[in-house]
Amino acid sequence: MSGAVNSKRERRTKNCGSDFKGVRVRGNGKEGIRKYKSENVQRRWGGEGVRAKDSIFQGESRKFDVGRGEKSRAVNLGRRMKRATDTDLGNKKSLSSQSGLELVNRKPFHLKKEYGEKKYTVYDVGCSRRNREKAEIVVTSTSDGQLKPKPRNKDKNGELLADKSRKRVVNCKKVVGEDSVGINDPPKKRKRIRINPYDISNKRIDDDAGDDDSTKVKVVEKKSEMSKNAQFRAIKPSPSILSFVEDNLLGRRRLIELQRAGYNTQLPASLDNIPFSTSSVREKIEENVFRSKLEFFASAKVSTSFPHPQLPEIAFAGRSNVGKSSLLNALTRQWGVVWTSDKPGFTQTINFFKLAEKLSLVDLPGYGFAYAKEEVKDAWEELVKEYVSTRSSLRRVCLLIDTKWGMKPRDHELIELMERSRKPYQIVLTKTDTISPIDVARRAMQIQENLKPSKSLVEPMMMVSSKSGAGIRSLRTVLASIARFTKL
Ligand SMILES: Nc1nc2c(ncn2[C@@H]2O[C@H](COP(=O)(O)OP(=O)(O)OP(=O)(O)O)[C@@H](O)[C@H]2O)c(=O)[nH]1
Ligand SMILES: [Mg+2]
Repeated sequence: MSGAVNSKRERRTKNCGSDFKGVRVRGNGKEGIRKYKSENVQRRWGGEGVRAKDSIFQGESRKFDVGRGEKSRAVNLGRRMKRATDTDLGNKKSLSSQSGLELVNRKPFHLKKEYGEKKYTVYDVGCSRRNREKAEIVVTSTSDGQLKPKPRNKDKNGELLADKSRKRVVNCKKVVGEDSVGINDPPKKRKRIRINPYDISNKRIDDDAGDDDSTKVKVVEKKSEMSKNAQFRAIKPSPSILSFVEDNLLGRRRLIELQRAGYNTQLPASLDNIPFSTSSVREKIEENVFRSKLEFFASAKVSTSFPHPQLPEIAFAGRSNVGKSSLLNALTRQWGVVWTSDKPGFTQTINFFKLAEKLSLVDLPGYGFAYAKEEVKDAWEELVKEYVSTRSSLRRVCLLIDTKWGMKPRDHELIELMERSRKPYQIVLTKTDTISPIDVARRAMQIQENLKPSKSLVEPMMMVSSKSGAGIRSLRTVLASIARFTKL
């Protein structure tokens, strides 16, 4: 048995000869590997861990020569290194979990194309940062004769077809009419296609490429039913929605774009900073109400614990995790007053907050998917329905819809309830920063088309992002009017 292993090792050492000199740095061929394994790796796996004294990495630098750069050889090299030195260049995760070593400065393993030296620094993660052991593994390609010319195409008589410049020979199998590519023609340049992020035409990229009927294979089958995604992509937003999205910098934006527009991207909800001084009456009202301190004053799990209606109330309803609590923080610029979480179902009671005895903001529990038992979720939903339909001081319900996902059946249920109980509600699209501007416009268009105009629906539809601050000012201005003009 042991003989077999030895012969295997012998064979491995022999094979490694030209392209794997790492082992030979430590010892002489076969003995090197054996000594190496028994000294370090086996002891390490014996449970002692890597220590300065017996570590396999004692600050030394090892060189590994890779043959003509075939990828498979590079992968094999990584595997062998894992076996021999307990590192795995191919997989960072397994490297740290199995060997307790961390691979730093890992670069893509493109040995096929690049013939040069690549350095990998490997740290022992078992000890403190200062005492970390470090070893450098240098992977180099062979320096001599690695770029041998590839065997070129030959014709039936064995004569070379390629020209002397050693340019790539185009192997032309298809001969289509007169436009066929000649054997000696230079290779065709691939056409670069630019994708326009504002393109709303829902066209395939290759739709207009090559109108020549002889070469083009026509797609005969047409799907009768479009997928939901395709339907969404087919929506053409109206110019007014598009310009609203652009003016308010809604949608996912690059930082440079925001900086150019004069916003300080270092601040939270940067688009809610006012780069220019504003002085309209509306904005002054908004400043006064929403600059007041946001104070929590009541919480209700059952309808009997609702506080006495004193102030005009604005409630924030919607599916779990849609961003209701975050919107309260963003509107008042008081981060952390209302608790938020990325776990759906975080807010489990109706929470009442007041703003300077002028306005009450109500954070409702969400409906739909949440990390809670079905009966608990049903109880929240009943509570929300009861609050919405019976609360006398409720002046507006902001129905929050995640822009990415759109409206769901539960949202329609709540709308029906609000229609029945004649409670004014306004649609607010949230998390607009998560999708592209054109998709924000599409979603707004889709919802606008689906909603029937009614007395209870308050226009316009708002679009916000608590994260970027886009649209928050407009919403604040709209909601501030409730505080100003409502009397109980
Ligand atoms: N990208 C982005 N994330 C947001 C935005 N608003 C909220 N979030 C995130 O969405 C997650 C849920 O936010 P919450 O405000 O707790 O949502 P909620 O609707 O109150 O959720 P429940 O209390 O579970 O009903 C959090 O991780 C927030 O950070 C937004 O405008 N943009
Ligand atoms: Mg919440």
